Amino acid sequence: MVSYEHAQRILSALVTTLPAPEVEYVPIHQADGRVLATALHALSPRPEADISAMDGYAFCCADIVDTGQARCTIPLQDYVVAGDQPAPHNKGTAATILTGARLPTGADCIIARERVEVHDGLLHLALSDIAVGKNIRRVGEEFAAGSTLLTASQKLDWRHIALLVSQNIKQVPVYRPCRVGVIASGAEFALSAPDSRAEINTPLLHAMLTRQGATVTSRIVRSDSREDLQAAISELAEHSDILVTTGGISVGQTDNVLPVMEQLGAACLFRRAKIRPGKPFTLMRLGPVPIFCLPGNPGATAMCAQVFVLPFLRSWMEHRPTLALFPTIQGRSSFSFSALSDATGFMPVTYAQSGKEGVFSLVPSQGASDVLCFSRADGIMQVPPGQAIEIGDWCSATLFCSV
Ligand SMILES: Nc1nc2c(c(=O)[nH]1)N[C@H]1C(S)=C(S)[C@@H](COP(=O)(O)OP(=O)(O)OC[C@H]3O[C@@H](n4cnc5c(N)ncnc54)[C@H](O)[C@@H]3O)O[C@H]1N2
Ligand code: MOO
Repeated sequence: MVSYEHAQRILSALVTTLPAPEVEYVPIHQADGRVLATALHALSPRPEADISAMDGYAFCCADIVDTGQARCTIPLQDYVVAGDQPAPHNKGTAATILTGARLPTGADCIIARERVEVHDGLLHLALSDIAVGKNIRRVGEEFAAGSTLLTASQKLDWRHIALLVSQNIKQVPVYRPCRVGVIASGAEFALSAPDSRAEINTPLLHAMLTRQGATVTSRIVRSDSREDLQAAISELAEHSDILVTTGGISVGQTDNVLPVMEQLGAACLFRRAKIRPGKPFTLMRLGPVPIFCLPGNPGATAMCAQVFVLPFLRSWMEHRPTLALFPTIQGRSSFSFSALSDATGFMPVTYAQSGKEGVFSLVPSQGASDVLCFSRADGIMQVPPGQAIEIGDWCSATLFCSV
């Protein structure tokens, strides 16, 4: 039986032994949620030229003759819109220019339309409004050609897609998704069972793991037959990078996962963890395939998947050298709680802002077989063995939205 930290170390070491995910190219509009396999650099500066930031009039400050008057006039000549390749600035004149248009070479100031008057083809403006560089987005001021846009292992979303599209990048190199095989076992899921039950864990894991970017194949072994379980494990292990089983890992007469794994020649990396819920969680390896043997109670399945499977999956999918834990958030506890002396406690909690501080609260019904609690929770609070939390204490939790 291993501590939570020891289990993490074993998983961290295990992830380094796995082959790197293969690289494939996908069109940019299919890149949301995929993990970038190489760094990408800017092909051109942004803005790509000096660009107008306003609808207005472009001219060259040096063309304006100071007559000692507060206002001056310039004849209007050209007209430039975004998408034009304008002719060079015509000395002594101003060009009407729209936002986003390329600045004519030689012009160095743009004055906003609402700050001037135009009569009979002449622009009337205040001398005090004139300044070199005004209302111009200079070439490369956002980033220069060759700048690093994104680094490898970045999980892509709309923010990164916008950046890449701005560079006309149409295809991106990404890691292939992790293939996860999920097997739930139990006689109670057969419709023909005298006391048939809903099978919760495969839909739960399917939703959780696909959201993380994996492709999931599920099997439900609707009996406690060792042969059926062995067939399902052998079949999925062939086509999966990671296997997750649920149920049948405790010490009941029909808890077949461990004997079947041993029969198949799987190595046991640890048997049971000092955590609540989820104590029976066992880690195995069949050839190159890590197998997470999760307890069947749906609450324990969900907790172990959040705490162990997701960080492991993330490490593999983002090709990181250690277990990639999710960020935690600090807040005050609105309840008291004592973890067992020999087990790390994990609790679903809500998180709400109260003034300048975040506050964690308990959700109803915290049992290992319970699922209501997760539907009410915002994240998972972790409490080290033997630690007592009092009302008002600072605590930390991982929010589901950051996972
Ligand atoms: N004598 C002992 N009994 C138990 C121990 C122990 O240490 N000694 N550990 C308990 C703990 S902790 C847990 S957690 C459970 C886990 O047992 P299993 O992994 O063997 O799970 P099962 O017995 O197959 O099922 C337990 C429970 O969960 C329900 N279940 C299972 N799979 C699903 C599913 N896919 N969808 C919905 N519900 C599921 C199942 O119907 C049972 O009610 O063992 C304790 N016992
Ligand atoms: O550890 Mo079990 O998951 O508490 O009921």
